[in-house]
Amino acid sequence: MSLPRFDPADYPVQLAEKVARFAGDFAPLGVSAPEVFASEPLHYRLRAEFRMWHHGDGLVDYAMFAADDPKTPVLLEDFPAAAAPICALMPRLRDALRADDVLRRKIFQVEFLATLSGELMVSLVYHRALDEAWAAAARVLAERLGVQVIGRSRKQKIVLDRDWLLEEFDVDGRRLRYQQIEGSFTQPNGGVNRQMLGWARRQVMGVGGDLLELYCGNGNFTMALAPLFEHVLATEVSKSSVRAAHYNLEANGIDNITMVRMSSDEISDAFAGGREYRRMKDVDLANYRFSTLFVDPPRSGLDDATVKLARGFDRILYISCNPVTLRDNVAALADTHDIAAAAVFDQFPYTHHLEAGLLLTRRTAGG
Ligand SMILES: C[S@@+](CC[C@H](N)C(=O)[O-])C[C@H]1O[C@@H](n2cnc3c(N)ncnc32)[C@H](O)[C@@H]1O
Repeated sequence: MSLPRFDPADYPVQLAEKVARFAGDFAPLGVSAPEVFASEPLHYRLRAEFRMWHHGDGLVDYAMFAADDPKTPVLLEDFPAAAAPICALMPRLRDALRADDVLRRKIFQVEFLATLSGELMVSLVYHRALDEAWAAAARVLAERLGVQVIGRSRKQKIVLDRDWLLEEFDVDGRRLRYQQIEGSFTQPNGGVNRQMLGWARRQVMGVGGDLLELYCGNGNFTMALAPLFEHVLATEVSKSSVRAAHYNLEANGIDNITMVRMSSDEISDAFAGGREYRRMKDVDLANYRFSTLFVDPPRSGLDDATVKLARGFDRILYISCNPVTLRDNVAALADTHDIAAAAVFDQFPYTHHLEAGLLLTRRTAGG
């Protein structure tokens, strides 16, 4: 398998093939025609990372590796999948690295993070300890490029100014704000993410009651969905994401969300009346009137305990980046829940990956 080719002329056919595969896989579970949300065909990725390839004589280049040939670098002049500000920054950063021994020495990888709001961050990853000389050179670089610069090496992270960006965009006429912390999960395709948020809101419009959300990350969906519910209990395992989510509650002026750092199996255990969790000491589950469960798990999907938890909800809104685990989880719920709506979101054009959304509703007696 070689690296993907980014030719917008190929895009509609590639997307149609992926959608057809998804529709075929989910037809036995009752999906006929999912709603399809396409990506921009170029410049859609807000995150990109590259190896830095050293040729000697001070020459470094961006490199990627094909999955079937992980030893041969493919040197890149540009990367048209990346957001336009990343594309504009790439040659300027490479030239700056070529021109500066301190910044270039033992640099191993470069990671870019951009936002729709126009902020940019670059993480420079090294195979050596970073010292004051590096920090001084990196400060000059950050000033010159007008971006946040982070230095990382083994057990070391140097933050010159801040290690987060502020994303801002509108969904359904409301301005949403998100702190995005370096190294934490953020949705890669900003345009498609906005479409996912709009679709998710439409599925629960007018439902009311309370929402339980698992795998909430920095609150990407939480901030968009919260005004549609009375109370939201949102959970996530990553410390930095929970920190960002707390920041985002304030930044969005939302006061009906309770955030708890819990893994999915811990929250499933708490719902099942298992052990007492100190992190839940301010949360009385009996006070909630949950109408809806929202989940957006990693590729591994829902574990058995979480599927069991899900079974207790009338409405399950499931966003998935892996149709294989999605299908397994939905099949496991098929005796109690039907698929009421389906959508695919092409977060990853020119790859076989596809993000999907399903609304599952509990089958009524005799239904
Ligand atoms: C696909 S991301 C979705 C995040 C968020 N919904 C968003 O849209 O940005 C999955 C999230 O699940 C979290 N996660 C992974 N394993 C988990 C677990 N066992 N329990 C709870 N959260 C977990 C990750 O830290 C990550 O933030």
